[in-house]
Parts: sequence; structure tokens; C-alpha cells
Amino acid sequence: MAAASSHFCVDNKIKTPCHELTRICRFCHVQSHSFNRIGIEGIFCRTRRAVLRSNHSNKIEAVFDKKKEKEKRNRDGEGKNFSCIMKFGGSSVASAERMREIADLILSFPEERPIVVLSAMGKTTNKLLLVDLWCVQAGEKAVSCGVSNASEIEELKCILVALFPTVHLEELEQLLKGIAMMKELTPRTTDYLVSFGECMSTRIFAAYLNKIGVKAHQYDAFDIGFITTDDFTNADILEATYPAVARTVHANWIDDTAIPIVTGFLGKGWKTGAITTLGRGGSDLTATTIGKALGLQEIQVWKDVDGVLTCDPTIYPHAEPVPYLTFEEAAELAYFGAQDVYFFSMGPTGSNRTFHEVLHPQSMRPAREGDIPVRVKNSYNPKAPGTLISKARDKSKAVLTSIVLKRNVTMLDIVSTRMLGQFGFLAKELDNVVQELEKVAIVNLLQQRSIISLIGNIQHSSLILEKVNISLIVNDSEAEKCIKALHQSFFESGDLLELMPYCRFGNGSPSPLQGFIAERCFEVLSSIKSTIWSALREFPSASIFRDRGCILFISSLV
Ligand SMILES: Nc1ncnc2c1ncn2[C@@H]1O[C@H](COP(=O)(O)OP(=O)(O)O)[C@@H](O)[C@H]1O
Ligand SMILES: N[C@@H](CC(=O)OP(=O)(O)O)C(=O)O
Repeated sequence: MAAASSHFCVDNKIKTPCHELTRICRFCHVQSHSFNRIGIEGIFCRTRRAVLRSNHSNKIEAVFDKKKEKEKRNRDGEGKNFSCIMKFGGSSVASAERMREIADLILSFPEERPIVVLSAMGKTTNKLLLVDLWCVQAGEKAVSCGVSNASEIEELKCILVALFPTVHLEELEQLLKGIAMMKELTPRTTDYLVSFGECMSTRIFAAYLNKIGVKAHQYDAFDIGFITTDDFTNADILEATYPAVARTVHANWIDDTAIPIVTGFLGKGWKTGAITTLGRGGSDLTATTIGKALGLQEIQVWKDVDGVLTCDPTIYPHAEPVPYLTFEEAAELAYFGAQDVYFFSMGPTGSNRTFHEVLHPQSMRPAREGDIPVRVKNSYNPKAPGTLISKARDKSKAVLTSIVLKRNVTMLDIVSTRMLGQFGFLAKELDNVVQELEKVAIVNLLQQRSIISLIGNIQHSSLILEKVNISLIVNDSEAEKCIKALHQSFFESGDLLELMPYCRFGNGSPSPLQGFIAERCFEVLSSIKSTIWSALREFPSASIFRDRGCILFISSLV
């Protein structure tokens, strides 16, 4: 308690608005033991009140009283509004023990009226899917095992044992028999199959809450208004979802004091009416979609790490939590960090590691559109402050926020050739391309620009050559001026010599030369007040360019 209250005092310094105070305060105290809901409220109230009285002014007291009022309203079932989403990923609800801890965690915020979103327990989705690392899993086994053996599929038994043996899984067994009969697993069936993971975890969790005397109600996302495209295994949420979800909640949930427990990751295809999934890690998107639909105060995504980290901790364990991110940074990080999970789990030819993205690539879009802060927290270490993702952050605190790795990228390189016609053919065609693209993205066609490329091969030693390829997009009208300034800087003033010390390789790691050259380009061109519309490097570190106030080349990620 002492540590938690000092976190509250030190971090807030009464500079933040009232709602901010209550928000940070939420994370100060977390009890790890089971408790009676009403009892723990009493403890919390007394403790917080004492701390606040002794440390702060009447202003805080007022905030606190407001919060108490809200707690009372919620307790009495009069609260008309939900306050936040609490989303827990598979690792957070991997076992019965973890579920108990998550229940305690949720109840340790009695001032909240949350909507809870759950993923499937642990690795359930992988177990239900085609393949997981080297072993063929339930779905694929069913394709070849024969109908009479479908009930004996190990993963089915394993799911039964890992979850509650009492859970009725007849439907899943029937489905596996159906797959065995058809000897085929289509994307549509795959989505139906993996939906069992979320459907089961939410039912189990709601049942557990009810068992311990906390009213909870389970909902399947496809029944509460999640309408998607019919792109099975990777469906997009349609706009109609927002009003549909809001309608369901206002019509049925508001006056029900039960905590809603909603399946993450799932939707309903608008044409087929079949169950769809939102792509791996899609429960984050479920959470932000509900947050936007209801205009909630905050979306919490609880993971197994202390927030968004400076890089993937499975790649480099010394990765540090990033305290603040903007929606754009988080979207970019999610997008560039997104992995093709299936590819990397494809058996003997693939890697024997699974890769995990920290946020679903699309998940920031609803949060940004609804301007709803997203807090990434660690369900294993709730006292850690986590990461707050919001509209703006203090950029003077950190220029670079994180390094992400995207594997298995396919690059589309369009080169105008003589075969396509005379010069200008592609430019004319672009109008049609833009029309098509505008259906799915905001497209800015920037004309009358020039591309300046700095290309080289720098020899560091007799063995190592480093290719340099930096392209800057500037205004046509300023291009000659830019070439002159860059030439003076790189070839006439000895700047390159100055950069050479940075070219030395240490322990075989790559040279940061490209970064230094890019930086110098920006310095030079900003000194002559030229606009750089975009910058490209072979391995783009978009954050550097973005934080220098330049337009990011891929600017329509969210
Ligand atoms: N930059 C990053 N910051 C934090 N975690 C990352 C990052 N890149 C990859 N990861 C991985 O993403 C995982 C996200 O946590 P997890 O609890 O598995 O989320 P969820 O279950 O909600 O999908 C981490 O365990 C970590 O291995
Ligand atoms: N269970 C799904 C959906 C999901 O969001 O999972 P998690 O939150 O554990 O990444 C998956 O594994 O992709």
C-alpha cells in the first residue's frame, strides 16, 4: 500500500485534471488475494482517503468524493455508464489460477464499471488452428483422422482437461467430426473452429465470477453487433458495428448490474452471417471498437509485459517500457511489428519460434477516432505504470520510442517501363489507382515533386561493403537548390569525413551510417528551408523522420 500511494503522489503532483488523477489512481492498489467485493471497497476508501488527506489539497478531496459517489452509484446499480474496457489476452487467462487472479484484479477497481473482453485461454487458438510450431493440430488432424477417431484428437482432450472438464464441448467434437468427414478445412470453418476458444474462456470466466458472488453475464461479440466483412480469418470491422454495439449495450446492459464478459476476436460476416475472426491478436481490436462505440473513458489492454516496450523482449530482454505513445506511434509500431503468425509456425521449414505482436495492427484506429486513451498494463505486475497511448505526448522526453521488426514482408516495386508506353503513362494511370485506393485509405497524391537519391557503396574493410540508399522527396521547384546544398555538404565541406568514425563496425553489428547521412540531409535541407515530403531508406526507421516533423511515407496506417 505504501509504495502504491507514493506512486500516486509522486506521479500526479496535482498538475493533471481530475479525471487523470482518478485514472492513475486506479493502478496504485492491486490486491493479489481473493476478497469480498464490498469489503475491499471499504479498505480502499479508507486507505486512499487517509493518504490523500495527508498529502494534498481540498481539490483532490473533491475528486475523491466524486469517485466515491460513482462507486456508490455503481454498487447500487444506478450507474448509467460503463467507465472502461478491460481486455485480457490469452496469456493473462491461461489457466484456472490466472482466471482467479484476473477476477481479483478486476474487482480491485471497485470504482470502475468495466466491460471485460477476453481472448482464448493461453494457446487455445493455436491448438484449435491448423498448425502450431512443428505439430499438426486439431483442425488439420481432423482432416485426415477419420470420423470415428475425431473424439480422440489429443488437442480436443487437452482443451477439455486444461479447461473445466464440465464444459460441454459436444459442438466442438461435432465440428471436428464434420471436418474429418469433409476432409477439408476452409477459412470459414477455421473461424468457426477457433471461435470456440473465446466462446469457452468467456463462459468459464463469467461462470467463475457468478460462483464467487459477483454478477457477470457472458456475451458473444457476433451477437452484440460486431459486423464484419466476410474475409474469414482476417475480417475487417464494418462501420455499422459502432451503432449496433451501442444499441445493444444501451438497450440491454445499462440497467443490468452484471459485469459483461465479451468474446474478443470474433464477429459476424455481413453477407454470410457466419462467424468471422479479426486476425491474430484481434481481441485488442474488439476492445477498442467497444470503447469507441460507447465513448468510454479508457481502454485497458492487460498483457504479460510491463506495457509497450522499446523492442520485442523475446528478441532483446533488456527492452524497457515506453511510458507514453501517441496513437500514431502505437499504430505504426503495431503495423510495422505485425507478424505473419501462420508463416512462422509452418513446420520443419519454418522457424521453431513463434512471434507475437504487442498490439493488433488495426487496434489503434477506433481508439484514435474516438480519442479514447489506451493503457497497456501487465496483468502479472499490475503495479507497473504501463504505457499510456493517447492523442499527444511530450515529444521532448523521447525522440525514438521503439524498434520494431516485421518479418516476411512482400515489397511492391512499380517501375515504369517502355512496354507500358511513353513517359508519363504511369502518371496518367495513377489517377485510376488513386480512385481505387481512396476506397480504403486517405490518399494524398503529391504532384510536382522530385526524388533526390543518395546512393553509394562504402567500403569499411576488405570484406564489408555497406550500401547507402537514401531517397528524399522534395518540391520540384526547390530540387536544384537542394542538390547544390547537399553536394556542398557531402562532397565539398568534408562532412563525409566527419561521418566516417560512425561507420566503424563493432562486433559485426551494422553501421549507423545511413542514419547519420539521413540526419545530415535533414539538417542541410532544413537550413535552406526546403520541405522534405518523404524520406526512404532501405530499412526505414519511420520514427526518426516523423519526429523531425516530416511526413511519413506510409501515412495511412490508422
Ligand atoms: N514492443 C513490444 N513491447 C511489448 N511486447 C512485445 C513487443 N513486441 C513484441 N512483444 C510481445 O508481445 C507480447 C504481448 O503480450 P501478450 O500478453 O502475449 O498479449 P496478448 O495476449 O494480449 O496478445 C509480449 O509477451 C511480447 O513477447
Ligand atoms: N485468441 C486469438 C485472439 C487474441 O486476441 O489473442 P491474444 O489477445 O492472446 O493475442 C489469437 O490467439 O490470436
